Amino acid sequence: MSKLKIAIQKSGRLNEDSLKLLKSCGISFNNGKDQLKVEVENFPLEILYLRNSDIPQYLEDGTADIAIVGENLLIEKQKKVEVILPLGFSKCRVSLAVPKEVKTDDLAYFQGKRIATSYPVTLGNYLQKNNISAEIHTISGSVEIAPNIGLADGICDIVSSGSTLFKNGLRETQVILKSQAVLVRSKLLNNEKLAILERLVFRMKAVLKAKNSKYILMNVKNENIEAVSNLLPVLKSPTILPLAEPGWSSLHSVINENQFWEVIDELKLAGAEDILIVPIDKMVV
Ligand SMILES: Nc1ncnc2c1ncn2[C@@H]1O[C@H](COP(=O)(O)OP(=O)(O)OP(=O)(O)O)[C@@H](O)[C@H]1O
Ligand SMILES: O=P(O)(O)OC[C@H]1O[C@H](OP(=O)(O)OP(=O)(O)O)[C@H](O)[C@@H]1O
Ligand SMILES: [Mg+2]
Repeated sequence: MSKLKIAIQKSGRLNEDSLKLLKSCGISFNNGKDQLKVEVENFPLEILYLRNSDIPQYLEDGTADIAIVGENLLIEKQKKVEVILPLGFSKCRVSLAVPKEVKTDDLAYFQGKRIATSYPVTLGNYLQKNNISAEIHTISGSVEIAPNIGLADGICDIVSSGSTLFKNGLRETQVILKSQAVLVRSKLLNNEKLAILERLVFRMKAVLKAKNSKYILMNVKNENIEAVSNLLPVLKSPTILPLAEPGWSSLHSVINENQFWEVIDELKLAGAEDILIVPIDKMVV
């Protein structure tokens, strides 16, 4: 039986969360530090540990069948691969930044200037679309140092918390694109591999869905059940179980974590008491 080859980043920003996601999907493997290829014991999967920047090419060639990569890299490398699923981690943006002494936010500042970046294609397309002609200096790392050493007048780089920019006296002026980790596939998969992929995606969706959802339990007087239920976004309808104390029920439901903070005050006002919020491990709906 054939195995699906998944490429994940060997080390860096995507590595830990990619491994965590696979493990949450019930996929077990020995994570040997120096191994570049690992066989999974309980699922037809082989894990290849590669450089993030090489992964789009391996997918296009069919050397890897699927992969977890940063969405921004797919845009930069312009390879023929298909995005299957956004994974919700490694969220960042690719932005332009200037030394903080530069007071304007106008894109026209970059006209005729030198911009250092590791993402020349993304930057080039953006500048062209906005009719700016600038000199692009491609460097593979430590881009944020470029203005300080006189190599460039601004940079185009990944920003997340903004602390790298801040530490280097830079200021974000334009967001070119937003990115997160995505599951991608090669276009060359046979039916057998597609069937394995479908099983894996099913598991990933169950894990991702559960991550943002919480199980909520509360005690409610019977006459308040309807008012409380109306405030809860539910899968089908809430589960209602009688308490030992007459006239009271325990009401159970599933709620998105963000929604919970929005409705908590209203729930209490409507008569909900002893509210418990419990994490959900997997969710199949
Ligand atoms: N500070 C950050 N916060 C969140 N996500 C980030 C951050 N920096 C990078 N990323 C995302 O993680 C991906 C991998 O970044 P990382 O810096 O680990 O590797 P890399 O330098 O692109 O590559 P390689 O594995 O080839 O050395 C990026 O393509 C981007 O999508
Ligand atoms: O806005 P922040 O939260 O500071 O994140 C942005 C920084 O993170 C990335 O570098 P990383 O730390 O991955 O190091 P690298 O340059 O070695 O890839 C990116 O290249 C920025 O430098
Ligand atoms: Mg990096």
